[in-house]
Amino acid sequence: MFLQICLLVAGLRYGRKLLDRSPPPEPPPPDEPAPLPAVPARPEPPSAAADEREEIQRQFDLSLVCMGLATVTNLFIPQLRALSGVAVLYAGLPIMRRAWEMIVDEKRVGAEVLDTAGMVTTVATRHYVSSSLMFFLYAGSRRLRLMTERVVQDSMADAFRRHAEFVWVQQGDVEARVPLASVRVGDVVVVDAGAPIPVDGEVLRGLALVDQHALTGEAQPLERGVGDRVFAATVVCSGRIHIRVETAGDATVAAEFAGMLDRTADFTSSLEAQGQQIADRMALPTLTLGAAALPLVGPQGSIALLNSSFLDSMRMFIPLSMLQHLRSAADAGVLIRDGRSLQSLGQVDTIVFDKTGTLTLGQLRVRRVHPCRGVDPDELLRLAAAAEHRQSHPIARAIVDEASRRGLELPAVEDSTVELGFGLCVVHEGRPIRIGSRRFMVAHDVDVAGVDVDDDAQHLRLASHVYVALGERLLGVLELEPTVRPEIEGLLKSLRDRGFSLHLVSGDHETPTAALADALGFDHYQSGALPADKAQLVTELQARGRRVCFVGDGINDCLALTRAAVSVSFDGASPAALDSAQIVLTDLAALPGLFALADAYERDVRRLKWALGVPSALGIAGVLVAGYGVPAMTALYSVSMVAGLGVTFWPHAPAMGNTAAPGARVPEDLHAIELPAAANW
Ligand SMILES: Nc1ncnc2c1ncn2[C@@H]1O[C@H](COP(=O)(O)OP(=O)(O)OP(=O)(O)O)[C@@H](O)[C@H]1O
Ligand SMILES: [Zn+2]
Repeated sequence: MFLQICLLVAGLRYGRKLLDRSPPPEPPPPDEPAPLPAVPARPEPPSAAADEREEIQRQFDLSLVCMGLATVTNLFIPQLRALSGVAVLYAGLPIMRRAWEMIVDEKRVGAEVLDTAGMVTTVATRHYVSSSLMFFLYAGSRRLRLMTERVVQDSMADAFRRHAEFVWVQQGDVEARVPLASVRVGDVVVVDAGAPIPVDGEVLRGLALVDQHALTGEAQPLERGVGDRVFAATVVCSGRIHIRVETAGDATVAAEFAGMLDRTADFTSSLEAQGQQIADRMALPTLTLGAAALPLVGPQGSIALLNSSFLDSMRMFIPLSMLQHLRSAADAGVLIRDGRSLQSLGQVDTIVFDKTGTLTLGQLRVRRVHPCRGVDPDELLRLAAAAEHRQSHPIARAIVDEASRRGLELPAVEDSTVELGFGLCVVHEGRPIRIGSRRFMVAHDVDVAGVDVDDDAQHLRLASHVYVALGERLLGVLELEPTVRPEIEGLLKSLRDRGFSLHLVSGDHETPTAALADALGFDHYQSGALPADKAQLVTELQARGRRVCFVGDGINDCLALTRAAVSVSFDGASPAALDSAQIVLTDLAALPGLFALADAYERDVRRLKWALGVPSALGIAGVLVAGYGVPAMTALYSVSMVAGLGVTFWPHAPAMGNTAAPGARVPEDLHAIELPAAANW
């Protein structure tokens, strides 16, 4: 007797300690840097998530106590068996409270009402081990979700680092390219026309037209000069500015990463809500079944039926499964900024590809220089390269490379202005040099009437032509030869086999665009598309009920990327496109893998329904025809949980594979990028 009292007191004290426990202070994991200073612009994360984590942990601790009590009392002190029943009821108080709210305030019967009925009747009929075990499995699977979130978060941090951004920083007389995260308050960042502004700060030198539509929705670019403030996530359309950094680069990186986790956490909660709906829908029928079957199967059978709704566990398993798939993606180096896009991928039926830099390698080659009469070809290239120096457009890179291959010295130029989708203009010795498309020339009264560089030879039809003019005089035309990405044909074939409708859209001229569309077997193409036209194409397709995924690399793709249901970019794309895309791949070849992953998620959700539904149905049938009681139902519940965990965690053949090039690793210095501990998960 004395022993029993001691146990009772000890049990209660331990239980009390668990309840009184203040939220466990979260020690930063040893290998993780301390959290970064909060970023003022970012709203505080909702504390609901933290409360929920605490509640899940508390419930799990209590479920362990229940299991312990049930085991010990059953084996050694059967007189005290009721203790574990009391503990279960105590631990289940929040569920009962929620059930009460549902009935009294919301006037409906949801999952918690059924949970309460099952729990109370099971304890009342002295099935202490069963009730403890069921509660333990329920609380344990919720706890597992918390643990999985942590693991996924680490994988996402790695993927995030892999796609780290670089910026130009003024160091003495030179400009150096450094990771954004290493930028400190007070550093001077240099941003050229066509590049996104990576930090918040004040303009020290230069004048620029800044497109702020991502931030303010303002369509017209604004002029920003010395003394003005500029903000991250806006784009320099023309000019070149030196910015004194006011918000450290690591804070910007931290804010983006935290935002990414927030969105994913929000999303998994919405998935939980989806599972909750399934559970809610099952509640009333199950209660009715339990009550109606009472005369037929007796109280034992009826209580077993009250506990037969295993599909309730979808609440835990759907988010868990999504997290597992997000983790597969992250482990393959794929950065998914918002978990929602993995689900949207499953509904995509149309993929729109950009041409230059996406279907073709970012590296074009200058194949021929066609100077106008009296112009030296090297001089033409020299001026063009001087203008393109520091542009990230594939055309620009090709021209600069060719100039450096020929060992040409580049003259100084000023005042670059990028006209998206047309070309750019710089000033050289007081006169404008324009370089861009034929219509760019026409728009500035350059005479191109006599020039006809289009050629019908198949290999030439793919070539793009760029016009160069000094003032209103055409200097010549550069012929750029693209290399179609070697993996593109296989990739398009596998996408076509999956039934996607494939579109090609490009800002380039008709001939090369049509030739490539033809060579690669696209059904639809559009050439000469300005950035707004690309976005318009996406809008039109979506208005026709299509679910569109846009794949692009350029600053001219940003609008379309933000408009599409799913947007994909990849390493090597322009920083602005990388900023806009929801998903960033290490390699475009991983695109089919991404769809496979989305399919795998949907398949797992279907499998989960079977894994939980079949034992549930067996249990109900067993009660009705074979006289099953609560213990048999508990055993089947355990089976369903194991099956659910199996579906979720069984290592499938990896849908994504590892898309990083063999031996490719995250460079060491990128590991130095500090990410915040995700306190809001
Ligand atoms: N930096 C640049 N230098 C020279 N010409 C340019 C530049 N940017 C754009 N152009 C001209 O404007 C046209 C459209 O450019 P845009 O960037 O919209 O599309 P693109 O790169 O040719 O093709 P895609 O849309 O397939 O990527 C180009 O074909 C080129 O003629
Ligand atoms: Zn492009």
